Amino acid sequence: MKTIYFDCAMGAAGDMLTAALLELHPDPEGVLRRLNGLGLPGVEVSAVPSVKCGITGTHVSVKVHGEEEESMDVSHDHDHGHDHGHDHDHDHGHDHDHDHGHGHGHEHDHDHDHGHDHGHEHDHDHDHGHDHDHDHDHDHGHDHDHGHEHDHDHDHAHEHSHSHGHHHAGMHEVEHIISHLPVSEKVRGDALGVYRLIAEAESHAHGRPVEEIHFHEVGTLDAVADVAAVCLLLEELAPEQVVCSPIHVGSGQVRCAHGILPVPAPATAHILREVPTYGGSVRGELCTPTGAALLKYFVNSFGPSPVMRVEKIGYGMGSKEFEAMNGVRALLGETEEAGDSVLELRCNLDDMTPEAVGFAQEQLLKAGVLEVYTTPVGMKKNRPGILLTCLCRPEDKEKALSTLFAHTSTLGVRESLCSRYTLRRSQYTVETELGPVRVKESSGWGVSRCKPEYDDLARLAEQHGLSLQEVLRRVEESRSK
Ligand SMILES: O=C([S-])c1cc(C(=O)S)c[n+]([C@@H]2O[C@H](COP(=O)(O)O)[C@@H](O)[C@H]2O)c1
Ligand code: NI
Repeated sequence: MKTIYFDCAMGAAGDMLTAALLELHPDPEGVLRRLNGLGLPGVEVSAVPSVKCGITGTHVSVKVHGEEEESMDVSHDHDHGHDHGHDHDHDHGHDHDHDHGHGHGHEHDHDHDHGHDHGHEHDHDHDHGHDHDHDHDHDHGHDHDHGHEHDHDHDHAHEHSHSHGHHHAGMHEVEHIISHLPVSEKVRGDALGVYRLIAEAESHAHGRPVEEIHFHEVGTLDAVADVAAVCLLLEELAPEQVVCSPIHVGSGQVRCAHGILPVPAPATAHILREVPTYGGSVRGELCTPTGAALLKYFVNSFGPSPVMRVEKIGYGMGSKEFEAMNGVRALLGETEEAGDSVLELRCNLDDMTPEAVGFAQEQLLKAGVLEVYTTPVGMKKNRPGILLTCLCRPEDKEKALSTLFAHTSTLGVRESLCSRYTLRRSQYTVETELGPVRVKESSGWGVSRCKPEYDDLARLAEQHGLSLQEVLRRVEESRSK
């Protein structure tokens, strides 16, 4: 099975993942041309050779209007001049003051030309600078309370070396940008899915609904470029599975727009719940929210490198220097097609009511079995009975057995160990005129197919008073656009 393995012994950031995948791609120059042709205003993506600990790799630089952003670890040894003027005064409470109190004492004309005209008439006439002709006249209706006249003209002409140019954007703006990218439906869906993870994490960390979240660094165009780049590269490299090592997240503190936060940053920590991570002894932010969201979205399993015949290796270097090589290593190769094993537990029942059998099935599913079903059988003394079959993982056997004995009348259970071969499953989201719909993809063993998620179709059918069939028809229609 075509596999990409990410070695995240020094964490992961969007640019590191992009660079590692770029090294695996047969035509990195072509990918860079496509990335620079996405129409992200002011964004320039380039790849430069980088040597860390004597190892050569690639560093991807994403510049937005000539500026590159990086995370700033707090060093306790020399935490003085390091402020980089990063303490923006904006208030995440989302009434969007935009006072951009950089505290630099310099006067610049803010002209966020990545889009919304902060000229403050507030009909938000989005001009994303896309070349393709989408005529989106966006009325955000945000009730911004600017109370000031100045024309935010962020053209980054200000010579201040610390002019970070933080573009604050909400999920709505980011969705808008992504959904107009000239890429495939899958790449757009993936990029939106990755951003949703970031938005949910921000929402959780700041205790605000997703719609009220204004991205800080993660919302800027460099993060959009990183996310789009990784989605595009993974589409073109087309691995059948992505496996990743436990993630080294780093330790200490990182300086953010709103102050000093612990490492991993709250958004990163939220995204990486239930993913194997460790803090290690390196002081610094090794895994960023964007890196975390990309891994969470694309990785099928975490653990050691599987048995694989490696064909290509990519080193994606970060910008910070540590004693260890600060890079993500990506291995591309073929793993052996290995099936897994499941247990089949069976018993024949001839003295239970249908209600009691139904209840037993529910209890078995709650106990974590993979599947449970009944088959009519003719039993001794001409009694019609049922064969109850339950599939479970070998490690769940004890629980399944005790549930079977507790909730059925059986006196004995038969067990067989079965080899099982499965298709790899993944999911992406498609935006349709009716609302978002998740699409399940399954692939492997030479097949690849996809199917809209029934629950989403049913929800939209109810919401819009349509038949399931009509919703499906419209979803298929927007997928083929
Ligand atoms: O400014 C704020 S509030 C902030 C919050 C958080 C949270 O986790 S909440 C994180 N950050 C930092 O921003 C950069 C973003 O890096 P990306 O590469 O993902 O764009 C990173 O250093 C985060 O720790 C800021
Ligand atoms: Ni902010």
